[in-house]
Amino acid sequence: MSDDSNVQFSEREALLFHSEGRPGKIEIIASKPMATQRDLALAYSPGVAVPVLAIAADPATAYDYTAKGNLVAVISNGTAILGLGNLGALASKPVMEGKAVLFKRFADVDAIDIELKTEDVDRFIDAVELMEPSFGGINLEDIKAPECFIIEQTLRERMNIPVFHDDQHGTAIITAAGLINACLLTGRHMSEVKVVVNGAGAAAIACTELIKAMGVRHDNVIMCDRSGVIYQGRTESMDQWKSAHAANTTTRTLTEALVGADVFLGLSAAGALKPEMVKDMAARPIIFAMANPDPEITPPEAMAARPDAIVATGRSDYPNQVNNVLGFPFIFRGALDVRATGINDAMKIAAANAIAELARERVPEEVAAAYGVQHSFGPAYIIPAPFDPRLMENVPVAVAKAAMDSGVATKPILDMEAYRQKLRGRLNPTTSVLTLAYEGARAHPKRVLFAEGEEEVVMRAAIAFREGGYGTPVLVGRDDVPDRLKALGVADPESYELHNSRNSPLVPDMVDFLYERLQRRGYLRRDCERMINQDRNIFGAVLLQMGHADAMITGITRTYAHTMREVRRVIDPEVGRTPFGIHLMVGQSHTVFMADTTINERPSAEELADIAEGTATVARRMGHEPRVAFLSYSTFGNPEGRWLENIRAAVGVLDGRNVSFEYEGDMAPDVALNPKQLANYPFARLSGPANVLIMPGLQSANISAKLLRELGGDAVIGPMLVGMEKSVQIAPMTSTASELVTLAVLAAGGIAR
Ligand SMILES: NC(=O)C1=CN([C@@H]2O[C@H](COP(=O)(O)OP(=O)(O)OC[C@H]3O[C@@H](n4cnc5c(N)ncnc54)[C@H](OP(=O)(O)O)[C@@H]3O)[C@@H](O)[C@H]2O)C=CC1
Ligand SMILES: CC(=O)C(=O)O
Ligand SMILES: [Mg+2]
Repeated sequence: MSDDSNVQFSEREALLFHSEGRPGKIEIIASKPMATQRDLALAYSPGVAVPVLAIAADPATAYDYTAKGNLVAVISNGTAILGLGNLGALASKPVMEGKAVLFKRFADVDAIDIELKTEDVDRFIDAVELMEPSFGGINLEDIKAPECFIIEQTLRERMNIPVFHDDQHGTAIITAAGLINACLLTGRHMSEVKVVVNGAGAAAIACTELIKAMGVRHDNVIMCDRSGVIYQGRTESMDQWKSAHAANTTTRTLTEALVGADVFLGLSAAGALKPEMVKDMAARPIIFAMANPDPEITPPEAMAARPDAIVATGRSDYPNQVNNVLGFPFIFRGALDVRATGINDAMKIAAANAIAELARERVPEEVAAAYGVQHSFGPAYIIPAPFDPRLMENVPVAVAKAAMDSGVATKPILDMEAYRQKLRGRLNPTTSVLTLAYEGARAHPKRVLFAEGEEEVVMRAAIAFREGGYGTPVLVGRDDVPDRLKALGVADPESYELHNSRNSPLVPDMVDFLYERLQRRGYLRRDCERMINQDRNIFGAVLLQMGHADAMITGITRTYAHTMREVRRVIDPEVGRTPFGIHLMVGQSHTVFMADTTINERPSAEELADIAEGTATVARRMGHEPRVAFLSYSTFGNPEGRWLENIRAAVGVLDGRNVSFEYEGDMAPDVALNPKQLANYPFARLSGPANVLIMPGLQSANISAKLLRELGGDAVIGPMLVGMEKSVQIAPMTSTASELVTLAVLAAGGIAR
């Protein structure tokens, strides 16, 4: 966006993100096979009549026979879209779709957006109430105050499933968690803090109510709206909800109210808090500027005015993100899992405490590595990051327990430890690792060389890489690249580092380097000059070798094998390693690593063992305990065949190496992946389905990877090139800009090595 700090993406990129491929952010996928006539007959008429009758006889069975129990509606009328105001139901759709995907991404809750075109409270209430049979819960969103209070209250009374206006209570829960910790750090007690709340809408009123319930004194809170301080006796633009928080004060403006205040809670609009206003706040002020998408004050502005402040915003690109995304996925997860009839105060307080406690615990290794040292409990880390994998365990467990203790759980959980384990299994660690890899790249930015810098998709990737703050792109291309970057919306294209072999002053040294390397392999100096001048992969790889970049991305313009041949002229495998390629199949809850999908045509037993070890290392880096299967058409030698020797011998090689992961083979893919099939071989040394598949040869491996990429349901990442002395990645020719950015981030961060 176009604020003056921490720019992460352009408006064009935000629009492209939403329009590319299938427009929008969600699609619906069948959870049962729909391949045959028989499947259809079971899924629809006549088979579907059987669960219909079962549900008619016992409504509770709807949770067994339909998606209801894991389905949440995200409902808005668009009257308070983020901090953008009343832009109508249709314009709120991207936000509601976004919320739906966050439900899925963070807590495996299926969610669907529903936009209702009405500002009439009664019509809105009636419409939502009628939807009760469809959903396990209702998340109301971006509905302005005071209508939202009436809507939520009435629906809670009328409906028997959780109804939760997230801008009110989700925000209040996260704010409370942040405030608990900010008070701890500054040695304050809730009963003493003086708070100024800016905004008197859905979020502000709910936050104020919750912090008052937690001990902040009514007399210590001053609330402001567009007309200034809400004081006792004020008549202008008041309603019963504002009146309840009217202060006994002579102050009339936000500036006056802030004199001596300990805490500012902004839930109003961008830019509402000026630097001069925070100057008179108390020592070590706590400033939560939570308006979205742009806060009341940016952290750099606030810190410049008050270097002793603890500052939080609703945004992910600054420290301390106080955003309701930390709460709603996990709160609903817990509520759905005990089939709660509502989300009550006990559940909200349990969630706030669970989130606050998490920030005080030791930060997990992977989160710390990604963010750097400042991410231990302190002024720049009062609240956990939204993708902290522990949220998915701790918050639903706390919410479920509170629901059970307060008597609103209709399906209590008997074994909480088993529930915790199950929660862990619902999310794929790869997605956290990928997110962390991106954060890690931002914390430790590297120089990544894009060898095909004239290609539009590559330029778009380079722009995204730089604007995302993941590192410095180094482009190889002709002199017209800046003009073309400009055409893609870059304001300062000259600031991109560009190397053109036609006029680069580095060329003589590069030729020397290449000639030194290749002279005893039959190349003349003239050959080296020609390669440097004409071949961008060789030019790029020499730049990489000479230390002008930390990693290199190529592959868009030539086939993999051709590109690899060029790269290998300049870059060797790491001593003692076999280079190979890995494809990752990433599903909602699992990842399967497949290797070698790109290089070794008929690997020897030693090479297969090397590939297994290398892939197991990458799997571990990505959060998975490796279970390796050496794949074949045979299982433990049956049927016999000519090609089995290497595969069977590879198992023996690993036996001799004393490795620390599980491996087994030869086995067919269905035995490796399907627990029922695996159970036919009780002696097999795999404790569960394999997640690392070592392919017997390039034919089957490359075909399988490409089939999965073209036909598979899961996201496919890769190939990742592993085992080279420098970090080089050869992307598929069909890569999108975001796939290239992912490869660049993995290459720069050392995950793909
Ligand atoms: N970080 C987070 O997780 C969340 C952030 N928010 C943010 O909070 C803000 C409010 O959202 P919500 O409560 O749903 O919206 P509402 O429309 O219900 O409330 C908006 C409130 O802000 C007040 N306001 C607007 N501009 C100013 C201003 N310049 N100075 C003082 N008060 C102002 C309005 O005053 P008046 O009553 O006079 O019209 C109103 O009381 C939004 O920016 C939203 O993005 C909301 C939810 C979660
Ligand atoms: C985050 C959110 O819900 C809002 O800004 O409205
Ligand atoms: Mg909202």
